[in-house]
Amino acid sequence: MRNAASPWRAFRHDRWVRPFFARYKKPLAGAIALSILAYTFAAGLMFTSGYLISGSATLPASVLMMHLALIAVRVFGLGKPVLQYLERLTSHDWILRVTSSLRLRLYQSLEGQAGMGRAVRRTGDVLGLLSEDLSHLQNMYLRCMLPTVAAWLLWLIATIALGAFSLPVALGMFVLLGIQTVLLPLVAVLTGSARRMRMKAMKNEMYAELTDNVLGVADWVFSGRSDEYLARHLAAHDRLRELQRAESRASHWRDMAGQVVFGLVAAMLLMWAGVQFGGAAAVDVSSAANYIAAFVLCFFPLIEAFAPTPAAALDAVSHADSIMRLNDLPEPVGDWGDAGVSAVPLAASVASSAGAATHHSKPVAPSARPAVSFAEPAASHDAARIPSDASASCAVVDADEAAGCAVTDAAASGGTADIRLQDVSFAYPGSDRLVLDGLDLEIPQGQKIAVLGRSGAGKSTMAALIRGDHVPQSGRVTIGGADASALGDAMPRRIGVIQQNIYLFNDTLLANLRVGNPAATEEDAWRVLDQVGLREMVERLPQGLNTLVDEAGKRFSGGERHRIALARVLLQDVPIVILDEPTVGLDPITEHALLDTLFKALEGRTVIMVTHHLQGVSAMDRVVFVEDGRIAIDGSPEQLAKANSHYQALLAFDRGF
Ligand SMILES: Nc1ncnc2c1ncn2[C@@H]1O[C@H](COP(=O)(O)OP(=O)(O)OP(=O)(O)O)[C@@H](O)[C@H]1O
Repeated sequence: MRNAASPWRAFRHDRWVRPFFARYKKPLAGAIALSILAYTFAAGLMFTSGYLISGSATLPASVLMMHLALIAVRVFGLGKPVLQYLERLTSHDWILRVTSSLRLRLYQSLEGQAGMGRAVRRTGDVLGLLSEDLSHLQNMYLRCMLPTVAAWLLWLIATIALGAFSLPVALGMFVLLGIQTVLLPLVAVLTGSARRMRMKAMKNEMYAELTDNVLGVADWVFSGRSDEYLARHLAAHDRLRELQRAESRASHWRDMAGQVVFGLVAAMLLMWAGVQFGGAAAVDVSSAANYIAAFVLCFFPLIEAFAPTPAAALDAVSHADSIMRLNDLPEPVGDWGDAGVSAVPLAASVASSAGAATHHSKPVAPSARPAVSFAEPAASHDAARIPSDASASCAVVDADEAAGCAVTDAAASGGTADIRLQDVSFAYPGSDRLVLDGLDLEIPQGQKIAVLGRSGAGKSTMAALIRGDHVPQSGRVTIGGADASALGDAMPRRIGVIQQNIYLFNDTLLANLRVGNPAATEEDAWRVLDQVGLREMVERLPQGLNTLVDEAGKRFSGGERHRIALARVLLQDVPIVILDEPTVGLDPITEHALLDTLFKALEGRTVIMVTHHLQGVSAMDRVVFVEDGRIAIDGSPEQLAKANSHYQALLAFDRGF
């Protein structure tokens, strides 16, 4: 668990939220000014109402004597809600923009860790980031900053205003309100921040544990330990509730201390106004006495401004921790900053951010396009269309990127998608162990190659390097002469991947097929479904292509999901396809049928199949073994079957001898 974060330290090093405060200086200042004005109108309303009530009670000779007070009541009465509405509008408008941009930024940061390089964050962590950090950050402004700044300014204004009538009373109010706006917040932070941080850490742990256990629920049940899990979860829940109870007890004490302060201020005002405007002190007793109620009543609306300051200070500590957690994330992919904080309308901001990610990707950047185009396929077809030729792909790239695009696509449009790994060495960040150590491999365009090796030998790592998800520490990985890691968003037009675990989104089957190519028509979809042998199955579905795929595609069998993934890749229309253990978990007959379909459908393309066993390998042009970070064995399946004892032994194992 992180130590209680200091808001000051968090803000000083913040790269996430601070830029928005700088960018939105004017709306921020405007919202604070509107808030002060709204409170002033509320106080003015009570002041004039107090005067009017007292004045009316003395039965003036004519109602015209109350004329000015009546007008003031109307002005303040109408002005207060209008100002409050404007303040809410201004503050919520920009904070919702900020939250939306922050979500986009979080997605882009996580995107940089995805791909074949494997995500490094757990689902629960991401859930925690989204729900505990991002969503609550909007409260940092709405519940911490705005109320605190407004309360301090009002404290100053009220003191100065009262000082015009009586210095000692103004001083008394300054001290009393100082207890509420400075002392109590300080006490709240000193006594409550450790507890608040513990609560937050516990919630995040519970998110992580819950998602972990939901994903692994079957294993808990099969091992007969579901009760144990439930008991553990309930115990954690009870500990959290205990902390929540302690927090609410502390909050009650703070509220009570605040009420005492407000009571003292009101009593002091009453006594002072009584002496000042009532009795013998007043020159004109009948009209001066009207100010007693006016002065006392006008303080009450201000309580609303001062009351939240202790809680706001405590909340600021949690928000500081959120800011630090967000700042611990890797830099997001793409130049999100301008798109994220620009004052353009929200939809345009999202669209331009997606565009920005497309244009400014860094080496380890898979495209941001699928997430956006998946949600809105029709709107993004043109921008996201996967061009059939390389020159068209540059049409969507802006001037800044034109040069880079020209380089990468020139290499690719040379008609070759040859892959070359030259003396490649790679170690994962934070590890000294070289997973690949001086590996050399050339894969000519159109070749079908099986990559074998022991578990952990580095097969998937090699595939990730080819896809440009990692950059080698030394050596080069090129596709058609261009560095794989520099292809960035052009990569999805070069390489398609079919992974072990196929993920299907909770959308229609058609939308799932279009993930790699939002511009694909229904005819295209039927054509590829035909190729992968799924046409009949889809025709039997209640709404055909528009049938909703249940969560994670559970309505489809493993083999069907793999065929859907193959159909996606066929729609993506790429020259190179990586199959990362594509038949794991399938029975031998389904596996055989799937591989048969795969090879037929991928005829003419480069196929790199990372696999553990030899099923389907005989259909490949070439087999390589990765061992000790290099290619240890290399040859055609026929050659190896004849001459390589290791391969022969594997064949024998595979056949069950
Ligand atoms: N993200 C990562 N961070 C650190 N180490 C990693 C990471 N991914 C893989 N490794 C390590 O790199 C080595 C090679 O892993 P890789 O997944 O490439 O092997 P593999 O041959 O594909 O294994 P398998 O057949 O079991 O999938 C392993 O020792 C693994 O623990």
